[in-house]
Amino acid sequence: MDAPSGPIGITMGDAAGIGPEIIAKLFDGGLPHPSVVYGDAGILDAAIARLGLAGRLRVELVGEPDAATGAPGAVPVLNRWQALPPDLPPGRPDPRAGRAAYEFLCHAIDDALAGKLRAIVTAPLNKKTMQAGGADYPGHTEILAERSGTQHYAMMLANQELRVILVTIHVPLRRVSELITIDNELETIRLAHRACRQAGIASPRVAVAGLNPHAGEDGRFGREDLDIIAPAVELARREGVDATGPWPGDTIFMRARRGEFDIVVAQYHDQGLIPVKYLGVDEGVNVTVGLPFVRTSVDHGTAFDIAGRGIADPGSLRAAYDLALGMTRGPGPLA
Ligand SMILES: NC(=O)c1ccc[n+]([C@@H]2O[C@H](COP(=O)([O-])OP(=O)(O)OC[C@H]3O[C@@H](n4cnc5c(N)ncnc54)[C@H](O)[C@@H]3O)[C@@H](O)[C@H]2O)c1
Ligand SMILES: N[C@H](C(=O)O)[C@H](O)COP(=O)(O)O
Repeated sequence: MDAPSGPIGITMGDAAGIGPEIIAKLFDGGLPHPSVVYGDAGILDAAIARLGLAGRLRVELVGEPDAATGAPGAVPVLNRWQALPPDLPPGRPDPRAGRAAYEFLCHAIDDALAGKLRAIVTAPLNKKTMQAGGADYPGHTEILAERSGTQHYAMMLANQELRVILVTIHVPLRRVSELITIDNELETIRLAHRACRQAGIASPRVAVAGLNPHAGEDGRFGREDLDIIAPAVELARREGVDATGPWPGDTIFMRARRGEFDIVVAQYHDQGLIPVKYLGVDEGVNVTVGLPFVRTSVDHGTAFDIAGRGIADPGSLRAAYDLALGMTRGPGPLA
């Protein structure tokens, strides 16, 4: 498959969060590829002014992604949703911003599916304000999967030291056990293998974390590790995937960080994301594996506590942007 063409689509996320600020800083840092913001022009303009970047950056409204040419200083903005009040206060939850974040994402997905975008890079949305705005989804990942008709997908977080993929994502902890099935395990192991191959690793070493303390200690602390995870690992091995586990969850990330494994399959959100975020949210990237296009994201949230203060670190957004470019450089993102 040919590498996808078009600009990189960057979604603004929640306009009251740090999204507008880190996007302005991203453009100010200079981008190596034409890029277009799916977001609100007035909000972005206000963020640029607050940062004192108005002399260097100018917002330009575009009707289609291919109008983004990559001209220096230009920040192309595409918005098919209603304009937000330009004086929307940063840091204050607002359902209008939550709804807009959902709409920006949907428009970017539609354009990516139509082959108009090289990849999507998302700034953070706030799940509570998005839901208050009437879009009842747990997060980007589920919207991306549903709107693109993707059945098998997973959330992967990666930084320079660790790559982690989740079997269960945005669900209450009490539901995790019932979602740990052989099918879900096996599919996530396959996606882990595929993501590593896509990252250029010829023979990925996939470590699977256990669910229970010490991977169940031979069934003494729970049976999921023995009855579900181990058989799924065995099935994956029969398919030729170098999968091992279940390994005790408290030490497997340390081992992967030392280089023993290329990716860790984590059983639930915080098991997998704490080790990555503990290393710092400045370089972590969230990737949705399994979509028909590349989507990367920051690994942090809307940070309402610092929105509008000019101190938000754009590092994760830049890392997400660079990874999206890298993932779409070769012969198609989905091999
Ligand atoms: N990619 C996404 O869309 C995404 C990712 C994570 C969380 N969220 C959502 O964001 C909302 C807020 O989440 P939270 O409060 O748990 O986490 P958060 O990441 O927004 O904030 C946690 C802490 O990290 C700081 N922080 C975050 N990003 C920063 C940056 N770029 N520079 C400097 N400091 C930064 C914040 O100020 C805060 O102290 C929730 O609705 C959550 O679901 C969205
Ligand atoms: N679980 C992600 C994290 O904590 O970084 C975050 O909620 C973003 O998820 P989406 O990409 O699905 O919005």
